[in-house]
Amino acid sequence: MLHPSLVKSRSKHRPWALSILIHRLLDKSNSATEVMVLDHIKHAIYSLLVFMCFGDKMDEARIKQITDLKHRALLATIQFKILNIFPRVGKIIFRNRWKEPTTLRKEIDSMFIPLIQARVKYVEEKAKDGVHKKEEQPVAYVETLLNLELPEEKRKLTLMKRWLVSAAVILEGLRRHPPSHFLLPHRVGEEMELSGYVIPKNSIIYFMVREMGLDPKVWEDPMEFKLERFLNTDRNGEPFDITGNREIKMMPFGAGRRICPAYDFALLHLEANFIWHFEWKPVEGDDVDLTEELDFTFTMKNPLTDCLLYK
Ligand code: HEM
Repeated sequence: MLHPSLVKSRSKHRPWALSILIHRLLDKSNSATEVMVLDHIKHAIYSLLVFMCFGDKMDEARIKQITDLKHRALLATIQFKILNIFPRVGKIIFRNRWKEPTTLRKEIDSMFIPLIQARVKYVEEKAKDGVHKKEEQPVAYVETLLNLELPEEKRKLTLMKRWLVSAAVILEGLRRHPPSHFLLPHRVGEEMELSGYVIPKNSIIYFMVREMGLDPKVWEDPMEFKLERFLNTDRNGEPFDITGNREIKMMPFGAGRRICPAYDFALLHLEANFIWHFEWKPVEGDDVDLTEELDFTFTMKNPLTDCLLYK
């Protein structure tokens, strides 16, 4: 609940209302009701994301369950790092620790798969009856994934494959044409040796993001646009790890503790905008030119404006 003084202030549009609130939160001797601003913001963001993904407004308890689960999953990517060391042997040595990510994975599946299935049912019923008994809902992100078709096999995807293709398109684009060819400059904290070279303390390092994505020692036919690179899961059944926690093959968002804090949001946004809203078709007689040009980031020299059809 918001404190009455804040509600009053907000209704009069007084901009200093938030600073008063923060002041009160910090001043423990003050008797004002404490408001956990972060919790409210987190709840609002998750409500929005869940609505975008599944098209349905969910009650507060369900949103909280999803928030908690996602939070645990995010923390787990750090906690379970040790399991990436010699995974085959590690599966035997850390047998008990392996149970945790497996259980978490099951919890995630049992949370999200029913939501996906509910959406499938909603879409099917709507197609059959014209309108649905439930309140009309906007197109959800899940639907755009369900509608994808493997071009060569001419078949719709299974739940797992649908999700992978949409990830694969974006990842291959980021490998071939990362918006930033370098990370932000990083300073070396301690003198160190790397591949026989001494890197003095305080050196400024530039990571060559573009070259990493095109390295023929790492990528077969690096100049080719191939979704297959990202369609398969690794030997642990995991999809490609863009954070570089398990292995660094490319780093369009950086890696480690200075990784782009919005990488997850950016990927979701890219998928939603590119796959959800637009149908990509080349215009007859107009060759798609992939030449890059430096703007704020690297962009297409000749943008695709004419090739876009709004869905
Ligand atoms: C495709 C989209 C994006 C790409 C490829 C990208 C890539 C990057 C890269 C390469 C870095 C530097 C990492 C490093 O030097 O180690 C970075 C940092 C950062 N990005 Fe992004 N980014 C994207 C979208 C966004 C968005 C949408 C936001 C904000 C909403 C954002 C916020 C930031 C911030 C605040 C940092 C600085 C982090 C720090 O210095 O600790 N990025 N991003």
